[in-house]
Amino acid sequence: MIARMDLFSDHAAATLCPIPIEDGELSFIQCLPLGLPADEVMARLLAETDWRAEHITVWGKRHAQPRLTAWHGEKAYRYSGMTLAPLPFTPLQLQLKRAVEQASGRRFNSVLLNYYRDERDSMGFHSDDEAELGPQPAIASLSFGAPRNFVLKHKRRPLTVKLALGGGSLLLMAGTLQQHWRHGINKQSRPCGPRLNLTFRNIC
Ligand SMILES: O=C(O)CCC(=O)C(=O)O
Ligand SMILES: [Fe+2]
Repeated sequence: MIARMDLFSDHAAATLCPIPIEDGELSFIQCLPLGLPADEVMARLLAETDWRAEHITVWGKRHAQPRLTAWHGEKAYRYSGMTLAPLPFTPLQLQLKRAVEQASGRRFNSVLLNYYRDERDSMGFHSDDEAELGPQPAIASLSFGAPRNFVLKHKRRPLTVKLALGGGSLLLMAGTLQQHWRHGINKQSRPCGPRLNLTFRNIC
């Protein structure tokens, strides 16, 4: 009986709740069941990942990205003038991918890992709208560690949405969201610890 109740509550916890937003789809789970504690996942991802300081070219100038990254999965990924060759999924990434696929009902073949070392690391505003993601991509964003504000800005209207993404949370972006909105993570003045974010994607 207890086992059945546990199963039921796990299922309830794994239901994505829609976040009302114009011109796109967003849904969220505060704490995605992963089969192991989120802080253990974070420690293993930090230790097991070959973190890279990638450079990007903006208006012809090379800049180091203000965070560390890694790209795993089945396909190469091209963005901001660079091509990321994939490393194979690790067993832990496959376990996380299964949990994310079960909760979202979507399939993914790639993951971009971002490591924000402290409050000075950030991600500039962008849309994940590369052609190889398809016309209305589903992108599943799994966070670990220090909560950071994920900010969405509408491309044509004065609309801003701010979500605090805490450790263990899953945010699904879908529908026309990438067409109409940009998103990013600002640097912040308040000191904070490290954060990891994994965006699961399907590269066509
Ligand atoms: O760190 C985040 O929450 C955002 C990551 C993101 O937007 C991306 O990987 O494209
Ligand atoms: Fe993104």
